[in-house]
Amino acid sequence: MPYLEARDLVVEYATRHGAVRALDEASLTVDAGEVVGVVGESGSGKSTIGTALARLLPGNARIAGGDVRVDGVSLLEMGDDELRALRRDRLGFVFQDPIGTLDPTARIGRQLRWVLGKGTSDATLAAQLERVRLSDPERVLRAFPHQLSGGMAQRVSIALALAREPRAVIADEPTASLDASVRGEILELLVGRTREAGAALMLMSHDLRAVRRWCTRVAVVYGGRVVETAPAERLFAAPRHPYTRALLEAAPGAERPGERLRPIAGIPPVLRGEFGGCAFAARCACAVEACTAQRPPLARLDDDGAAQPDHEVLCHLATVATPPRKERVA
Ligand SMILES: Nc1ncnc2c1ncn2[C@@H]1O[C@H](COP(=O)(O)OP(=O)(O)OP(=O)(O)O)[C@@H](O)[C@H]1O
Repeated sequence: MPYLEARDLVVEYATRHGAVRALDEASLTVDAGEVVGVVGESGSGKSTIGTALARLLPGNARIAGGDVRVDGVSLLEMGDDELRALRRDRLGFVFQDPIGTLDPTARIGRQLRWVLGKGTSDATLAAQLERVRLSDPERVLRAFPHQLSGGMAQRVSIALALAREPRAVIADEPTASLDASVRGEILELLVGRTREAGAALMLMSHDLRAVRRWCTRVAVVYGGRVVETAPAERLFAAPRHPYTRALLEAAPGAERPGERLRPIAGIPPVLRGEFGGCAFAARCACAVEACTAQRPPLARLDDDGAAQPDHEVLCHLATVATPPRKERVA
């Protein structure tokens, strides 16, 4: 049984311009011990999946269908106390902006005591900071968040997220706001600490290189649906969804000498309600008639006859090894 699960999840945000359907039957699982990367362009629904998995959606959001489960139990049936206990004891969170996430009015030591209990000794608090490789833990315990660099504050956030030994950590772009020079070590620390703690990690990221390096499995999100999932090595070596292929071709580092990156032509959709076809059809160089008319079925792939039950693709052309490309859509 997966530890985290979104099943056919539909989430809509109420806005001044009507409803925005951020998730449109999205399904995703994270098993114990896995590091699952969630990738996709801005607005595809990555953050919404992460927040829905802890029922931390903002007030204008509503779950309009499907289910979210932690350790097999539906969060939709939980009362407020049970939900709070679940978030406190079994889930950890790391967000993009560490200084904004920390309480600006409280010293770090006090914030750690909110998580670990009032009676926690200074030595225990300092040990938590040593585990995230903060070199002068006593000084950091006395500091306010604004006195820390972004990298130090994110180390504190990681310490806070892991302090109660959660079973799963949800990290939404944990390095995006940090100086490029510290991104690598912060990600290494996050993955290392979650592994040491035996927790699962769900990592929402735009950084495909980092996802390739650290994740065991990858889920690709487009238009509020998870359109492809596979073990990381396989997804990068043999992507099957035309969107995944386009995303990999557009990623820095994918270009060959003398060649430019191939940006994905067109813009991602903003869904307003139920959508009958494949959300990528309008931008897809391989689209056929069925793509605009019917929702694609979920295909589990065969590779040279050998079943690949862990490689799933939501595409009408999933079983065509290399669908012919048409002219690129502008
Ligand atoms: N609080 C909100 N109110 C209204 N619409 C929202 C809200 N949060 C997200 N959305 C919309 O829902 C859709 C999915 O957004 P989401 O933030 O989940 O995507 P994302 O893939 O995480 O994007 P990014 O990579 O930019 O963080 C987008 O169309 C976005 O504009």
